[in-house]
Amino acid sequence: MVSQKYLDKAEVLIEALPYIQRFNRKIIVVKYGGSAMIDEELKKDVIEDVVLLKLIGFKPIIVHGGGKEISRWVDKVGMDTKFINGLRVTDAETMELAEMVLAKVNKELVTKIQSLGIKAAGISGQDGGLLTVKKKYSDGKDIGFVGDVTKVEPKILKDLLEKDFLPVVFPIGLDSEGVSYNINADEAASSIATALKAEKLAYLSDVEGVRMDPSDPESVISELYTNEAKELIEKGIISGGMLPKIQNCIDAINKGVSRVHIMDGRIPHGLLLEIFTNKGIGTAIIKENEEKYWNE
Ligand SMILES: Nc1ncnc2c1ncn2[C@@H]1O[C@H](COP(=O)(O)OP(=O)(O)O)[C@@H](O)[C@H]1O
Ligand SMILES: CC(=O)N[C@@H](CCC(=O)OP(=O)(O)O)C(=O)O
Repeated sequence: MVSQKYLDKAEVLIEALPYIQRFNRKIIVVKYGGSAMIDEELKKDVIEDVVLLKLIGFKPIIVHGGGKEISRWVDKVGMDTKFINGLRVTDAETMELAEMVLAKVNKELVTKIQSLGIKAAGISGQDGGLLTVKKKYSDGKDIGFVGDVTKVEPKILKDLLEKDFLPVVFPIGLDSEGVSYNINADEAASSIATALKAEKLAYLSDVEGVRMDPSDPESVISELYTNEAKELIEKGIISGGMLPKIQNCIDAINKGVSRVHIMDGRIPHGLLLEIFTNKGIGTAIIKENEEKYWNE
């Protein structure tokens, strides 16, 4: 007699079948940031999840941040960290540090992915002209070498996917003069997902999703129309690091990415739960003309 434990396992695999069919050969952009980048156990989980997605025939692309790690180094060398509207004020010295830290994080990720037996390639937005930027101002304020993505040249990513590599991208881009700029990783992920017409864009964050009450974890909204998200911004309910995230979610949805989710990167194997369950976890940002399934 086969034990129930094994039958349950078979059941789980069969339940995954429609999702495997839906995402087969489809591009899934995963924005990797927050605690899931710091905690070694969570890091391992995320990497295993993405490797699994790759091995069953999806085309994942990781776009990662490293904001906390950059801040740690900025602090270590005795400089000050300053954010305006969720964006790092980036002077020349900070830019140099950001570039070094993100490149280091990138290669560590590539090494870890490859230790699980698949090929990964780490690149920045500078490689192959992937991300062209112009200097960004925040509410008219000069915030230094912070770039606004103006053009995406996705050929390098398409080539890597075609050759079966898992691309791992860090958010530095070049302006038309060849000067390097720091890009918010949420914006880099959204621009890339849009240019590649990704089937899904999933943001791994340090919060359960978008909260109706920023101080109440129980107030997470399962589905949020883009116009409702704009209202929450106007009312000041969405602020800080959530601000660029939501603005980029709205942008990606409006420009044709099918599904955009903000989810809790602190949940072990949360990415698999998000992709292989109907309801998913966290907050789905949806088009105004789509029907909501889960909210009352
Ligand atoms: N309405 C809201 N719902 C959830 N988080 C919010 C909201 N408003 C502001 N935030 C803040 O945004 C943060 C998420 O952004 P951030 O820390 O930049 O994420 P990441 O590092 O994953 O990119 C949350 O931890 C929270 O402090
Ligand atoms: C302009 C800007 O703010 N750039 C970000 C890039 C890294 C990032 O976005 O990292 P997380 O996703 O981990 O926050 C920064 O310097 O922190």
